[in-house]
Amino acid sequence: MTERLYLYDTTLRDGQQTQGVQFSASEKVEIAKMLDALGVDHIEGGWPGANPTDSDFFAAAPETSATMTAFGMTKRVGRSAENDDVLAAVINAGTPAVCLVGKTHPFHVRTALGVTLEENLGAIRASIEHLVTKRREALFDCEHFFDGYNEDPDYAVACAKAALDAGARWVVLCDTNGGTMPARIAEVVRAVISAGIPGDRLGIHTHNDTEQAVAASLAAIEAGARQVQGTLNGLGERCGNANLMSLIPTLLLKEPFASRYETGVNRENLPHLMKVSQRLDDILNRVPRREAAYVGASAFAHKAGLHASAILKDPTTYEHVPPEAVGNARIVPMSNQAGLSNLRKRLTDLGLDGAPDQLRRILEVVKAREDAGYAYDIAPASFELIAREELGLMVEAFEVKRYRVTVERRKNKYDQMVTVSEAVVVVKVDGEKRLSVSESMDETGSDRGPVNALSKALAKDLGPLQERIADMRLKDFRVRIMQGGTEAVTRVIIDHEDDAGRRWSTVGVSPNIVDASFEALLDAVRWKLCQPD
Ligand SMILES: CC(=O)SCCNC(=O)CCNC(=O)[C@H](O)C(C)(C)COP(=O)(O)OP(=O)(O)OC[C@H]1O[C@@H](n2cnc3c(N)ncnc32)[C@H](O)[C@@H]1OP(=O)(O)O
Ligand SMILES: CC(=O)C(=O)O
Repeated sequence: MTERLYLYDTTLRDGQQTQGVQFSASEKVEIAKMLDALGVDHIEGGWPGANPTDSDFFAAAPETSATMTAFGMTKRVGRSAENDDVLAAVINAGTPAVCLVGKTHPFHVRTALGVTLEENLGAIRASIEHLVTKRREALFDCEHFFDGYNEDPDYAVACAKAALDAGARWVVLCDTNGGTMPARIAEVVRAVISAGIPGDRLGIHTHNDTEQAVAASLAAIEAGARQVQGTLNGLGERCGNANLMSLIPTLLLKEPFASRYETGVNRENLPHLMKVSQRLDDILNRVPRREAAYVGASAFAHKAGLHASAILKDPTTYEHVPPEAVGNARIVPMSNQAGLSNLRKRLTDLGLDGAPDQLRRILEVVKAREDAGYAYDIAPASFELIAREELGLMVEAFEVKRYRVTVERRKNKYDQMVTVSEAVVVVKVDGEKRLSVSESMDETGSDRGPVNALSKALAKDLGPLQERIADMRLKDFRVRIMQGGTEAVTRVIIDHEDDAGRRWSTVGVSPNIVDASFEALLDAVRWKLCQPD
């Protein structure tokens, strides 16, 4: 017999409190739809009235199966709930549910609000009653509950009970500062339930300031809370909130949760998880975190030779869940940690094979080049080119004769000082030399730098090959200095994508950053030309 556990997403509210994150109203709509398709129970869309974006979002909020929820704060002391303009704006958004945050820590009541403990209790009661009168599902976020409980357990519980008695459907215990240990979270949740707030009315909202938000949420669930709040990719104020991308698969795939609880997200939806996580990063223009649990590109990457060897015999030797369960895939990358098992698996995946001496040679080349600074585990396209070369499968369709890049500071036609990077690349294709020149201006007239200029020049005119590389787009560019001082070597990793949905990474290494970049760019073009149309 399973029990229902409710998932409450606050990506569009607490997630928007992440430094550097500012969703547009249309991005919020897209994210809300994504969350709805995933199967969360509540979507907290933002704080209507607090800023134009949130107000615009609620004015055009999408139809969702999930309960759309507006967020706000309890009424201010000294005015009635009916006459509080901030509360009115929240209610006027017209959502079926409203979540109000209120103080439950005496220190905050005195210091932040400057009111008495009784006045705060009255404000909580009146605000929730007002929501109920307006026929809204009422949720109460008990801000700083765990710290408040440490100072004065009776008062913290009294605040939660005031909301419950006033008609709140959910009373959510918040570890607002994110500093409470999971064992303490469980202890307090149990105490709150013993004090008369049933677990099926209790939610948990944790922050990740000690990197334990997910663990703390799971501890609260084990202790009896039946609603869990979190965000996509763990966005949120400061270090973030509990990461739903880790919480959801853990709840569905791990004991004791999997057999005890049922959530709105089912196992059929779970394989969409990685795409949801990546889409959010795309919207934020962030590079996905490779090492993210379950949904990171490295979550099922088996780099070490011993691991790869066993994985090929039985994947469960080094995998805690099957990667497909969350929409991820197993990778056996090549690197200086690899043995023949890694290599054979990589080649098989690429549809390649070779004689034993060729395989040994590929391993030697990879290890020697990694020693010089290359990193093939994160640049698999460059590895593929090495393999093809050693297997005699590489046909070089063009040759780079020379290239040059200049960076100039000069006045533009509006008499403003601007930086202009210009690149010249000369290639030989089918016996004919072709010279391409490119500047690195984007559509706004800003300089995108010498690597951008080089990339454009290299991909500008490859004669008869041009059509095959026309849909290549440079997506990301990462530079790492490998050693300090005069011995410094630069490693550049470049990611590209194309219209077929392929995304590939290449590497270049040199004491000169431009050379390292050019090598990675060149590999990207060579790899693209190896792909079927
Ligand atoms: C723990 C959390 O993450 S809760 C969510 C926090 N999110 C946000 O703050 C983002 C949205 N906030 C905003 O846009 C603005 O802060 C607004 C529009 C809500 C309020 O703006 P302002 O009126 O300019 O107030 P300001 O932000 O300076 O201060 C907040 C006020 O609310 C009061 N307040 C804080 N919490 C509560 C509460 N639970 N109940 C009633 N009043 C509260 C503060 O005491 C302060 O009042 P004061 O100005 O009299 O000192
Ligand atoms: C409400 C909320 O976001 C918090 O207390 O952390």
